[in-house]
Parts: sequence; structure tokens; C-alpha cells
Amino acid sequence: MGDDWDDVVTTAPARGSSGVSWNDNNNTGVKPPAGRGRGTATITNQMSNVKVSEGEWGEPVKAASTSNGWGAPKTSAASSDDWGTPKTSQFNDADDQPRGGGWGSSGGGGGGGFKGAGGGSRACHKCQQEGHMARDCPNAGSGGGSRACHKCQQEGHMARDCPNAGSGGGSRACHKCQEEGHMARDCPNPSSGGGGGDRTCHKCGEAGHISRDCPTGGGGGGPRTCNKCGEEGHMSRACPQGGGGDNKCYTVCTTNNHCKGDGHISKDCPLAGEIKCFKCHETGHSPRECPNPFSDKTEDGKDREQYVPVDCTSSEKDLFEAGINSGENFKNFDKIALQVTGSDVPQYITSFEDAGLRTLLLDNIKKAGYVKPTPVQKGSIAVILAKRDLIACAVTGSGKTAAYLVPVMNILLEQGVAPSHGMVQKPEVVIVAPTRELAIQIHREACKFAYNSVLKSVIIYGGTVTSHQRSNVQAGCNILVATAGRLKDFLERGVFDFSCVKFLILDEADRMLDMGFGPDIEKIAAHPTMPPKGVRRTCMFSATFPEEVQALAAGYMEDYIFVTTGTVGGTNPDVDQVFHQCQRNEKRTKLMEILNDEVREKKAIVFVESKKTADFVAAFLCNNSIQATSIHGDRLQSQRETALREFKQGVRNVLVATNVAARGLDIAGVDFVVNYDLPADLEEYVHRVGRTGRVGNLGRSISLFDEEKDGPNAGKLVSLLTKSNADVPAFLQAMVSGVGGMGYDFNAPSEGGGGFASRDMRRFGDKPGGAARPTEAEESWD
Ligand SMILES: Nc1ncnc2c1ncn2[C@@H]1O[C@H](COP(=O)(O)OP(=O)(O)OP(=O)(O)O)[C@@H](O)[C@H]1O
Repeated sequence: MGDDWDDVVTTAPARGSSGVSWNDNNNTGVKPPAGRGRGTATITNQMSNVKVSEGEWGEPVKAASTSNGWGAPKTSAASSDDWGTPKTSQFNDADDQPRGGGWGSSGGGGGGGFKGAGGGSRACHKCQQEGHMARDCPNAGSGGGSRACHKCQQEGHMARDCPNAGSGGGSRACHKCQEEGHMARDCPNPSSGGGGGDRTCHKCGEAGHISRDCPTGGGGGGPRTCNKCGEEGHMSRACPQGGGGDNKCYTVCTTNNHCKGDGHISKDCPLAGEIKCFKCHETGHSPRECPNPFSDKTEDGKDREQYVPVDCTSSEKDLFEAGINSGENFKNFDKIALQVTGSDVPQYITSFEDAGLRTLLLDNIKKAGYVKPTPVQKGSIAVILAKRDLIACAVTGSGKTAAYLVPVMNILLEQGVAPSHGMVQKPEVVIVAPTRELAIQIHREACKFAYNSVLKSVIIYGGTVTSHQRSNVQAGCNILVATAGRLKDFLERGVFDFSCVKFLILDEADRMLDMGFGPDIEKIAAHPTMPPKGVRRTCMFSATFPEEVQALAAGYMEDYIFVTTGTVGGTNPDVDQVFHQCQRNEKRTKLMEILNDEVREKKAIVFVESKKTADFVAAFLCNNSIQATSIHGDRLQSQRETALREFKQGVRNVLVATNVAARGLDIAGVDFVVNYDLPADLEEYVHRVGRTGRVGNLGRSISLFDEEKDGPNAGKLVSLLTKSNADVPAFLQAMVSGVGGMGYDFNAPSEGGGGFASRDMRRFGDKPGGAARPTEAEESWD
């Protein structure tokens, strides 16, 4: 594999190409010229018209002196744009102002309101005189006015007061008998059929009466067929069969709970009494009428675990102790090429101080031990401060969390937030993550950077008592960190109003947009109170961003900037990746060898494919005197959190995990990742091995390659390793390049379609790829 970050420094894109290269100037010896990009080109692809600026970045300019609106996260920027108004002023606006001349205007004078004793200029419908409305007409019935009664066509009264009703008159004919002088409801001859006319009855198809008066009672045969049995001659409510046909029962109790059975309509559904309300999982009522919407019952009727997690610490020491100290290769971060594409790309920041951040944030950044921003932070902080939509794709462990938390908090602190507590909360920032543990970690980071400020971060996630989290939320919430399922649930229960949302952030965004979470994200983004894209800002972060997911992401964003660093979508160059060929039945022995020889007392995460295997392997290791624990979707949330805590504290040094722990988790001292089972999806491989070798620390991953199962992925694996400048094991190389070998393609598509490369697809004019990947079926993550 490549030795260090030097290997991933790519040459800056040639000036004629799209994109911007941000090679930092310290080490390259080449100073970029001052000023902004040199010219722009417009590249159009099939998906959308996207302007891509090109040229090299100028000398970084201090935000304070930057003259363009985007680069300077200063108060001036805040005051000049549509978010610039401090929140407090929102309380002073229209709601408190008297509104001129509307319905609610209480003054009887000039405003022209309808209310009040004074008269406006509109005339009474009855007598046509001004100064009163028809219902107060003192002249009612006394004639006057020019509008004629519908019944007798005489002026001076309306049809309901007609003194001549029934006596004929008027030119409009009754629908029933077609005679003039009365309306159908007063028809003296309703079923005589004597009327005639050319309108026909829906039931029997005869003229002269309408269907409810049909003398055939449904026995007649019109051309229309019954919805139940499909026969002609009667309507469904009179169906003699009471069922039949292929009509489905669509709505039993609610549209969500229907049996979809044939032969009856929903109100006759035989299962109506058995279908469970999805809120409390009890029968006998619809969710709308649910008496216990926050029930803690599971779907199978068992009592849900009553788990109330301990909230994030408020102790300064504990808060700032969390996180990993940067390692020996952190210095190499400066050499990583930062690529930024999009239109009107904002100036990158060179230091936290130069970004114009508020003192409180700078203090907290310092307390966290951050001396300088990582490349993804340099790019993303500038883009978010400039209030642009963003996709940021950077290697695992390179500080993406702070890359969005810091600028977003800076904007909230500058603009002010509403001091709020109440039944319905209006967060300004919504961050969604795929797993509970990652959400907890993000929330903790948010508490860290918000330390000593007015900002309140609140977390909601599954597997915990809802009422507890709801009351946390209702105590005030500026930054909401959530898993998708719990957020959707709370939205359905009306806990949130999104009208104040400025930022919607998806962490591990490629995962959030795939088929597993995609529909939830769609619901969240399309919530009626959520400001539309372009009004709210949408930011997406991940170490991998397949092109087909970029196509989905584009639907949530407007004119977004794409930030990438180093080898995009590749594995972390600080992780030494080793592979052992190993048949399925040899895996246990091999694992023991690895743990005894290499890991010993060190910390390792052992990734397996299924929850069952996780339990099995953890039990096996414990039986062999290894301090192991496990985390997967079938464990109770309290058990999951205990397992993670014990692993972090070193009480257990081996954590056996499914993919639920593959992404985002930032655990100090993880020296090894073992892929007991390789994942089918190589993006997950990138994330798994990224649990070690974080922020410039060195790490090692050992993967057991079972040719029978993993063979089909060999080409893609070689492609990934090559692109990441990692060593390709000889056996893998032989497998793909030997005579009759599988061959490989650098942009080999992953399971669902597109390549795993994480370049900005707009620059390459790529078409969106195939369908998004399905979620691993057996995991329920949030
Ligand atoms: N500028 C910085 N200087 C030093 N340490 C930093 C800096 N930024 C972030 N870190 C630390 O780096 C570690 C990794 O950060 P983070 O979890 O945000 O990485 P990530 O890029 O989101 O990783 P992943 O892709 O695995 O989710 C954290 O412990 C964080 O505190």
C-alpha cells in the first residue's frame, strides 16, 4: 500500500479541466496565484445544467477582507441575505403588526372591512341597498333590488323566500319532470316519468328520472356495472352478491392498515377488528383514534424495552476528552489535494481563526485540541458559511463531523436562535444519520462545539422510550440529531415543525439515500413545513458517494458544490490492508490466530455478515478467553450501548459487529479491523476499514477472503485497492488477471449499478446509474 498521504496527492487539474484544486501551498512549493478562479466554463450534462467553475484557487484570502459575499462569514454577510435577520426580529414582525384593511380589521372606518356597523360600499343582495348585508335586510321580501328569484323569476326576494314557489313560473326546468316553475326537490311529479327530458338515469339508463328515484330499484340494466360483482343493472351498495369481483379492500380503518382482500370494500373488511394500529399495536381502532400513540409496545405485542439512555455529559472535561488525538500522519493532511467543483465556488479557509468564526466556537475548537482544519474542513466550512448546498466526500476519519457542525453553529450564533420550549419544536438544523450509535456520537460532538452557548442539541433515536426523548425535545431544540425512523415517527405525531430549518444535513449520505432509508428521507425533506431546497440548505457528507446516489442527492439540492479530498471514495491510506485466503470452515481457527498473534491486548473490531454470526463469533471468542462483546440490530439498545461503552473503555477489547458499526464510529485506540466476512458491498468495506487509522493515526485491517463467496467481488476489490494506492495481494491479482481470470475495471460498478468512485458526476457528464442498492435485509438500524 502507499506509505502515507503523499501518495494521494494528485496533481491539480489542468487549467483547462473543470474543478478547482486546493493543494495547500506549504508543501508543494507552488503558490497559487492571487485572486479567484480564472474564468468559468459551463458543462452541461443530461441530468441538469450545472455550471462548473474552473481554474486554480487564488491565495487564500482572510475571510475578513474577502469582498465577495460567500467567502466572508462575517456579520455583514449575515445581515445582507435572506437569513440575515436575527431570530428575535422574527418575533417582532407581521404577527404583532396591525394589518390594514383585512377581515380582522376592527376599525369601522376607512379600511373597508365587512365587519362593523358602518356600511361598506357593497350592496345587500336582497334589496340592493348599501349599509347592511342580506341576512340583516330590513326590506327582505318587500321587493326591491334587481336580482330575480330562481323560482318565479320575479325580483324582490330570493328563491328560498319565494311566495310563488310551486306555482309555476320561471324559465328553468325541473330536472325530474322537466316542467318549469319549480325545482327538482319540490317536484310534484317526481316519479311520473311524465317529464321526459333527455337526461338519463344512471341505474336503468332511461330518461325522465334520476337514479335515486329509479323505479327499477337497480334491477334495471343500464350500461354501468357494479363495483363489487362487475355485473350491470345495480350499483355496488345494492349488490345481491355482497362481494365477488376483483375489487380490493383498500382502506380498513386507515389507508395504512388495509387487508387488500378481494370481494369487499373496506368498511366491510372482515379483518377490520383484527388489524393493529401501527402506533400502539393494539386492535379495535384506527391510528387516528389511537388512545396511546406513544405506546412502548413492540409490533409483536411485547413490552418494548423501557430504555432511557443517559443524556450527553455536560462536564467540560468529559465532553472535550471524547475524540481521537491526531496521529503522526496528521501533518500529511496538508499535502492532500482538495478539489472543489460547482459554480461560484467560495474561497476555502486556511485556519479556523481566518474563517471569521465566533470566539466561543474558536474556544471550543481549541479545547477539542484542533490546531488546524483538515482538508475537508477547509473546503466545507467555507461552502457552508457561504450558505451553499454541499456534497463533501472525504476519506474516513478526516473530520467531516466538525466540517458541518462548526460552520452551521457559527451561522446560528450569528443570526440568533429562538429561545423555545413547547409541544411543537422548530429546530434550525436537522441532522440525520443511519445508525443510533452514530447519531449519539454526532450529538455529543454537537454538545462539545455548542459548549457554553445558547445552542441546544437534542437527539432522538430508536430503541429508547419515546416519551423521554419527546420531553427532551420539548425542552428546546435548535440542533436536532436523529435517526430516520424515529424522526419520521415524531413528525407523524406532530412533535416538530420544520419551518425554521436552515440546514438539513445527511451524514453518511450515500447510505441515507439508498433504498433502505431513501423513502424516509424523502418524507422528511418533503414535510409540509420543511422549507424547499434552495431556501433551506442541504449538506451531505460521506467517505463514499457512488454516482447513482449523487443523482438522487441532486434532487434535494440546488446548485450544490462538490468537495472531495485525496483519493475519492477510496480506502484510508493510513490503514495497512492485509488479506488471507480462507475457506468458510477455516475462519474460526484463522480468527483465533489473528487475535492471538497480532491483536492480543489491543482493540479490534471483527466485522461479520449477519446478526447470528455476530452472536456466534462473540460467544466463541468468549469461550476462548477473549474479552469479546457484540453489537448488532437484534440486541436491545441498552445492550448495544453497553457493548460500545465497554469496548471504548477497554473492558472488552474485541467488538464483534455487523455493518451497524461500519460507518462513522470514532473510537480511540482501535488498532485492528478484522473482516471475518467481507461485505458484499465494497463501499461498506471502505467504511469498515476506516474504523481504524483515523486522523493521521496508523491502522491495520485483516480480511478473510473466501473465494467461494467473495470471488465474484475480486475484480472490484482489486480496482478499489489499486485506486486507493493500497497493496493488492498476489492471490487476488492472479485471480483477476490470470488466463481466463475475471479481469477488472477501475470504475467497476458496485452491487446496484454505479461505480464506487466519488467524483463529481456533473463534471464527467455521467448519466445517473441504476437503482440504488437495497438495504441489508436483516438489519433494522434505527
Ligand atoms: N482539525 C482537527 N484536528 C484534530 N482532530 C480532528 C480535527 N477534526 C476532527 N478531528 C478528530 O478526528 C476524528 C475523526 O473525525 P470524524 O469522526 O468527524 O471523521 P469522519 O471524517 O466523519 O469519519 P467517518 O468517515 O468515519 O465518519 C475525531 O476524533 C475528531 O475529533
